[in-house]
Amino acid sequence: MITCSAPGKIFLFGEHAVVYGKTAIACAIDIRAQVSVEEILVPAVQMKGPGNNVDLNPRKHPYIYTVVDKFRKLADLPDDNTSSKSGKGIAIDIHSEIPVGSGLGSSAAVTIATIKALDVFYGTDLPLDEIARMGHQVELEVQGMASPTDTFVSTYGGLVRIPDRKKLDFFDAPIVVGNTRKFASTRKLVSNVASLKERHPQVINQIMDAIGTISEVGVNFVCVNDLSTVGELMNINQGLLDSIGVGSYELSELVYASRKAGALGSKITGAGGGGCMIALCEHKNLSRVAHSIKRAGGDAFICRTSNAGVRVEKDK
Ligand SMILES: Nc1ncnc2c1ncn2[C@@H]1O[C@H](COP(=O)(O)OP(=O)(O)O)[C@@H](O)[C@H]1O
Ligand SMILES: C[C@@](O)(CCOP(=O)(O)O)CC(=O)O
Ligand SMILES: [Mg+2]
Repeated sequence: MITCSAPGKIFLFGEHAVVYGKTAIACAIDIRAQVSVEEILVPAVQMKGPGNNVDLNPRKHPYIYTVVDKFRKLADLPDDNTSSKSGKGIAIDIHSEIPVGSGLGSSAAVTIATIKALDVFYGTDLPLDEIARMGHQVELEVQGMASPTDTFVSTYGGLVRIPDRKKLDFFDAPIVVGNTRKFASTRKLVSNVASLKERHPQVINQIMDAIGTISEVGVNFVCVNDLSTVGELMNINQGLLDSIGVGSYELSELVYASRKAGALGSKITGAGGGGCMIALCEHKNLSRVAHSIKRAGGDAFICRTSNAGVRVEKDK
């Protein structure tokens, strides 16, 4: 069995605007998705999840099945359910710590971990930039629109600037994640923003430019660890995310509760509409901020930024 894992991520600045080529700064975090692949005798691709209840419905696993299709083509296999030349199949087992549909990049982490696991399984030996490129292609095909951010961060780990795909010096920041527990699909939110932009191009284009500028200015303060200025810019970014319709009542409650408890800055991470917000804190404030988020009705956990990208956990 081959097992690979890949990390989730947070956006310090720039989600949504990055879909239109503006600058964004994102960082991997220490929660991961783990994907195992093994050969089975039945000529099929089987999904196993926690509890091993086999689920064969491809529509429930669009990211995984899109990856499997790409490897079928790479390994020159027939266009049926077989996944090896000997006519055998594969079982894919996913265990993820990343809340789904929450802005922490669960889709990218699962996609990248699956690509790496199948890369080892088929012996294709893809370089990291090819893994990231394939992952982005998968998100594009499943979501319709997608920036390379999540898949790039999940591949390489650490702090990353998009669109130039530059890995920056590691940012070790104390962060509390607040989860509204409301599933929000990235595909839907990105498409809502695209419609708003079509209806009001002059207004929304300027907001996208301003979000990109926040990332460009913000990166200088991230690099010198000036957390209070980073926090101030996160708050401005949050206002602009609200203005493009990706906020929600629950997200705002968690954002304001965290600021009241002393967070240096707080904002939505990822697509919004539900899912998670992040609060940048001083170490001494971490648990106070986490409690305030819980009192405001959210789940909260303290997360560490992480330099670890995709990796093989087990290959035997
Ligand atoms: N553990 C998992 N097992 C199978 N699919 C998953 C898993 N985690 C995420 N996904 C896929 O990713 C989708 C959510 O991705 P998305 O809407 O981009 O939100 P996010 O990436 O912010 O969590 C799910 O609907 C599912 O297709
Ligand atoms: C909204 C967006 O900028 C980030 C989406 O992140 P997530 O899937 O919500 O974790 C879309 C993208 O960059 O592809
Ligand atoms: Mg996603």
